[in-house]
Amino acid sequence: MEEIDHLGHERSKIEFDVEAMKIVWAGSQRALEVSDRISRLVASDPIFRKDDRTILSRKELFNTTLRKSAHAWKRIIELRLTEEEASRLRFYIDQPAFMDLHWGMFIPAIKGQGTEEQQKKWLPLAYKMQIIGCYAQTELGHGSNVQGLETTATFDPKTDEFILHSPTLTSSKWWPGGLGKASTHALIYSRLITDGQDHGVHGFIVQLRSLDDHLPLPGITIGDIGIKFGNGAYNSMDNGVLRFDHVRIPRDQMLMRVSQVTREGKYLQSDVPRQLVYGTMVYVRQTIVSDASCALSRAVCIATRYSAVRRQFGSQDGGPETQVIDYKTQQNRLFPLLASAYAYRFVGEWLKWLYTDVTQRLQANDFSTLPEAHACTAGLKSLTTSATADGIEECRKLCGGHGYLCSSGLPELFAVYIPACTYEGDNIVLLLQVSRFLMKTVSQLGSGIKPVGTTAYMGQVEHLMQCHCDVQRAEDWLKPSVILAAFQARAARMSVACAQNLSKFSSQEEGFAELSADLVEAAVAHCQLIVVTKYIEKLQQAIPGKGVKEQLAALCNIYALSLIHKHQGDFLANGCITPKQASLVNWQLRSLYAQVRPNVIGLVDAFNYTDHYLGSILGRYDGNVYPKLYEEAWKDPLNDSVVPDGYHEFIRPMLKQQLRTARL
Ligand SMILES: CCCCCCCC/C=C\CCCCC/C=C/C(=O)SCCNC(=O)CCNC(=O)[C@H](O)C(C)(C)COP(=O)(O)OP(=O)(O)OC[C@H]1O[C@@H](n2cnc3c(N)ncnc32)[C@H](O)[C@@H]1OP(=O)(O)O
Ligand SMILES: Cc1cc2nc3c(=O)[nH]c(=O)nc-3n(C[C@H](O)[C@H](O)[C@H](O)COP(=O)(O)OP(=O)(O)OC[C@H]3O[C@@H](n4cnc5c(N)ncnc54)[C@H](O)[C@@H]3O)c2cc1C
Repeated sequence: MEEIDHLGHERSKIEFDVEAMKIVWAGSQRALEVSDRISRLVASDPIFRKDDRTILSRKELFNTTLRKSAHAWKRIIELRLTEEEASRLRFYIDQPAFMDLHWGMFIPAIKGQGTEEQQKKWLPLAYKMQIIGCYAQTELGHGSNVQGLETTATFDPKTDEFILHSPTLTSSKWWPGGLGKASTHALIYSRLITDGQDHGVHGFIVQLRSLDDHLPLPGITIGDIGIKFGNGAYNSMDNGVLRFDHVRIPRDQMLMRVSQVTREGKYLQSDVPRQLVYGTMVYVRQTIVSDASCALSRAVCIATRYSAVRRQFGSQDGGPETQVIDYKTQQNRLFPLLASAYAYRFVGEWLKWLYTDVTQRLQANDFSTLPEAHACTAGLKSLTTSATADGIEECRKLCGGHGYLCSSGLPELFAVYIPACTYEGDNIVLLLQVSRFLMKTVSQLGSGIKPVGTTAYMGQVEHLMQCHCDVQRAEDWLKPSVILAAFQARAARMSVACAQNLSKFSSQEEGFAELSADLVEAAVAHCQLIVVTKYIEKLQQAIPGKGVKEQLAALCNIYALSLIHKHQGDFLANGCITPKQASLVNWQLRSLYAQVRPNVIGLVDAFNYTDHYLGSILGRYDGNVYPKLYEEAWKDPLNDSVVPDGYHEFIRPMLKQQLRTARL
């Protein structure tokens, strides 16, 4: 049967080169080719099916994780996939798995914190999957406060070993992904004790399970922590609990790049800053920003396609009703999310560059940019994951009732995504780290230390504290210099206000505690400025393809102006803009929405997602929503029989009972 493109009319209106936009989204022609090939490979392999995931029991679901992971590994070997292709393969399989932690945290931690010798010993085993590793930092009693971890690693000079021990219930490792059932090894973060002295938290490679029969090694108690939020979703992951009862490991299994323990038990600190023990978190936070653009774009793609298919009200003379995407309220909710997806893509690209740069500097013993890398990764991780979690939920609502069906793909996407606001650092805790960095920057302004990088704007603080926005007509809001000036003035004024208020407290600590809500808002303003700045910088590059740059510029303006609208309290209260200028923002936004409206289907097609990856009937490429929704309903196990299983036991007696009562 010929396939009909129900969105064909929409596609015929697109004014820009979608293929060229696909390259911009993917990052390069080659990246697009890899993504395209691998996503199709996954979509065409029945082992990677996922349409039944929300109705599987936990055991069945975990079994599919094992089967998919083993099959993925087999395909990686058979097809001799590169590291990049293998990582794309895991991405498109789209099921949280122990493999994510093995490749995403265990290996990077050994690379970042292990000596050359340790890397030589452990990395080949890990690369060949001869061991499976996880990242075990968090404990039942402590997650955010890493310095408060309780697990101990006590050096025994007699045997040249560390003794790993969980002294209390709250010291039980709790949450690490892959720990519960799959991992053979873990990177354990624990307090290092030598000669009775506590040197704080360090990383240790510890074998947990036998490589022969997978049983826990002596002294180790280990299991899964239980079912998590939502059907399917993150329940494919075996987040685990682990306790040590005086477990011995050789001394050379402490990761010793940052500090060492000698054969005699002497503790030595190298020139490398202690914070490098936290380096894996910086790496992962950076990847989470790009992941946010993927999750948000996925939800936006579903909501946009469905909004073009769905019609309500407005039928004239028996003609079709209005497409819901043409309602201004729908556009006002949806288009800023579309713009955010692109904005996070570009800031994610930049953050990847920043991370690569800081890593190269660290290798050359230049630690000067580490604080900024920490602040940027922490802040942007927090900003983008919070907005993405909210955005996915908004997309569900944009799809009306059908968005609540699992077959829309949105409930599972939401459930799998929301822990991103918590893992790799609770979002508020991370914003407080950013505000510390900002307060330090402000306090150094008078001392001749010139702020650089993302805080360079603070160098013009005197100007930013008193400048006026010169918007007079709505179109003035389209000037990048005007947008940047408004965001810089807002961020600078909020930070300076916090710094001034902090100085009123007798101690910095008391001030930080009292003003933490304001500090978090100042950190958000700074992070939004980074996203806007990096988007504007992206637009200054050559971007080939008919109409591509124009669409990206329109989205950049939508991103920035919708933020000014949403946070107009900040902009007005700090005198960065006037009420009249705030209202001109709305005028300009409406005109931008009209400009992108004919192109929105093209803008989501540019994500190049397969129907398999989207996992949504509402977001199907061909827009053939209703017949497929109808078909899908009949697949529900409840519809296996016409009369439900419990009819004779429960429904029938009740009906008969009611009959008797009625006769009475
Ligand atoms: C539908 C299906 C779809 C499938 C999709 C698949 C989805 C799967 C995707 C991804 C999988 C993700 C898996 C998630 C795995 C999660 C793992 C984890 O969560 S691991 C645990 C993470 N834990 C944390 O993040 C803890 C947070 N806490 C901290 O980071 C720190 O403790 C702290 C909050 C920073 C506080 O630390 P400390 O008490 O030491 O701090 P301070 O005194 O404030 O700081 C001291 C100085 O150190 C600087 N600092 C702090 N951290 C860092 C750092 N990381 N790097 C550099 N410098 C740092 C800080 O700035 C201070 O500096 P100064 O002010 O003294 O100069
Ligand atoms: C799905 C998932 C996967 C995970 N995977 C791993 C893993 O692989 N490995 C691993 O080691 N860990 C993992 N974790 C643990 C995760 O890193 C922690 O849960 C996270 O760091 C938050 O710490 P917490 O749970 O202690 O939260 P808490 O710090 O207890 O937070 C509770 C509340 O207190 C607030 N709060 C805490 N401190 C402050 C403060 N100083 N000021 C103001 N408010 C504060 C927070 O904002 C939050 O609202 C995972 C967690 C989840 C949910």
